Amino acid sequence: MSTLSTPHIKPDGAPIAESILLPGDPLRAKFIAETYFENPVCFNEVRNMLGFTGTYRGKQVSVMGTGMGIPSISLYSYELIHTFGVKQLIRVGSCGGMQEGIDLYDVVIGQAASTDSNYLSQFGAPGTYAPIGSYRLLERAVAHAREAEQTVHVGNVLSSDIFYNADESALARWTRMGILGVEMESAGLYANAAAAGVDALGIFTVSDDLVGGRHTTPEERQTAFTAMIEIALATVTE
Ligand SMILES: O=P(O)(O)O[C@H]1O[C@H](CO)[C@@H](O)[C@H]1O
Ligand SMILES: O=c1cc[nH]c(=O)[nH]1
Repeated sequence: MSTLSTPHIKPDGAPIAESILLPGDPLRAKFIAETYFENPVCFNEVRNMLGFTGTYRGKQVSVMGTGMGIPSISLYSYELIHTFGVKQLIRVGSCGGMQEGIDLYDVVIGQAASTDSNYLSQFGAPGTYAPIGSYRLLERAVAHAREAEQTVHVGNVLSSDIFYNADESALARWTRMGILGVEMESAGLYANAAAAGVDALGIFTVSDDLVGGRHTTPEERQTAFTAMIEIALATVTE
């Protein structure tokens, strides 16, 4: 039995798979494990950041909450990669749609993740590093979305440190640059994965239409994102 643990993940011998889904909300992680996994076991309860491992279509897979924001997903993804050997990480999150023609419940895939965060500066690239998703995972995810006849938008997302922005014109300037949607984690995940040489991707369900001013409810955010979850599970277990 493995006794590996970190300050934030204490599996007490429960397995963690090489492939993991990462929702922001730990209750979404519980929902995914209970709805889709065969024989799920809980591998983390530290700070209630629930993590589970089970099988999906015969392959071992894990799911764990990450909390909100780049600092939170970055520490969990770092520990998952560097201590527990995780090699494929797919964030399954909600996002705000930022372009005309992007509807509530559409799926957005983050080909790249722009950011207003300072997280990337630690890597010391002598210029502006562009965090991108794994092409290997992206290609598979797009194919699974098309197979499911799910409306999918692929492109640049914004991983913002700021949910309530004092500068009300900030999002409009990102929209002008073609950003499809705003969320709060993927740039940190992509940079950690790139630095470690592993695969990461962000797949999102549009929970807020920031162009038309329409929103989903908290209950829907927790459970109604099944198309995104099924695309992510098919992608990591292919
Ligand atoms: O639904 P999750 O995965 O938490 O993602 C989005 O929702 C949270 C903000 O409400 C941020 O974490 C943002 O990235
Ligand atoms: O970060 C987020 C996530 C969902 N909806 C938003 O408007 N922002």
